[in-house]
Amino acid sequence: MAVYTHVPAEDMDRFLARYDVGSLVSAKGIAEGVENSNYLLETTQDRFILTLYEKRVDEADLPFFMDLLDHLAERGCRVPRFIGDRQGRKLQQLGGRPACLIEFLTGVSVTEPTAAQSRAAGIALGEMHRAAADFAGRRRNALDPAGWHDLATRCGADFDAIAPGLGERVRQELLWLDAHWPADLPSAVIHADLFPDNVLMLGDRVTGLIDFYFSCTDIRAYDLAVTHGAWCFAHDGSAYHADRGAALVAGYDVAFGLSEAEHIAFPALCRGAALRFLLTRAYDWINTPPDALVTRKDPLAFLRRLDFYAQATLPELLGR
Ligand SMILES: Nc1ncnc2c1ncn2[C@@H]1O[C@H](COP(=O)(O)OP(=O)(O)O)[C@@H](O)[C@H]1O
Ligand SMILES: N[C@@H](CCOP(=O)(O)O)C(=O)O
Repeated sequence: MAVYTHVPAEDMDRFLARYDVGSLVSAKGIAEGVENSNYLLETTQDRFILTLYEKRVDEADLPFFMDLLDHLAERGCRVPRFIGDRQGRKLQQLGGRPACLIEFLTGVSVTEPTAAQSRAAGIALGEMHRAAADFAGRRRNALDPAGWHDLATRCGADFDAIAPGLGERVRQELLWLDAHWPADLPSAVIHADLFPDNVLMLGDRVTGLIDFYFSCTDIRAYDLAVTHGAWCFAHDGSAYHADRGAALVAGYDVAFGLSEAEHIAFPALCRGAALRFLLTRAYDWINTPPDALVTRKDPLAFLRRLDFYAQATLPELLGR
């Protein structure tokens, strides 16, 4: 579920009246997603997404996301722009929360990607990196190696309630990553969460990249590593699909490509990406009450990915 803040129809009507987008025909809460409240609005003119920002998105970061999406859309990427009201204001207040009206993109997210869909995702990621190359905005990644240490400390003894020995495994992995995390790779604005549920598709065609709320400035090839972990495994992390890995990287190579140094660092980047999602999921697992309306995501699905990456060869990961 992802409607934390309920907005009465009258308030939505008043909200939409500030814009030149027609009047409200229907409003439906969107179940998918975990961070914000999202509604699909239909007006007499078009469809829109209404997002109310809950605790995890900092209002101060919204101008960065707005500028980034404008920049990418101007360069031909299929990303949803924020819509301005008649005064040009994109950020509003609704239901006591910061709120934005956002372009609706068609498509659906796949749950078990094929190799062809993984290739399309790799191309879309490479095109996004190409388009972002001259974007001047910057945003620090709070979930960088220092952030992983901080999260691990906050999970503390509770790791072992998720799985016996998990705390020690995390500590060992942090030590390994501290020693092997690449220092000199090119940094750029990255999506940082390009899971299949953040890619809209029709068949094998990407129709939209959404949910840029983790986007930040960090190692560019790390974005491909995050995407690799998200697209190339069985959902629970129990099996690696080498065909998807090869297709994803081949797609990325078509649109952008990895340097020799990025190739060499790729296994470490994949380990870091797997640990990052293990840690945020473990933190949420520990801190979300079992009766909360949001479904907790399984941290162990990323422990299995981590175990795979810790012993995988470079050709297995890249398909060559
Ligand atoms: N611009 C958009 N166009 C079409 N559907 C969207 C758009 N933005 C969000 N959605 C839908 O809303 C769902 C939740 O959005 P998302 O940004 O992933 O939420 P959260 O940030 O809460 O995780 C998506 O899975 C998708 O179905
Ligand atoms: N992709 C992350 C969770 C973030 O959720 P999103 O709905 O904002 O993409 C994970 O799978 O752990």
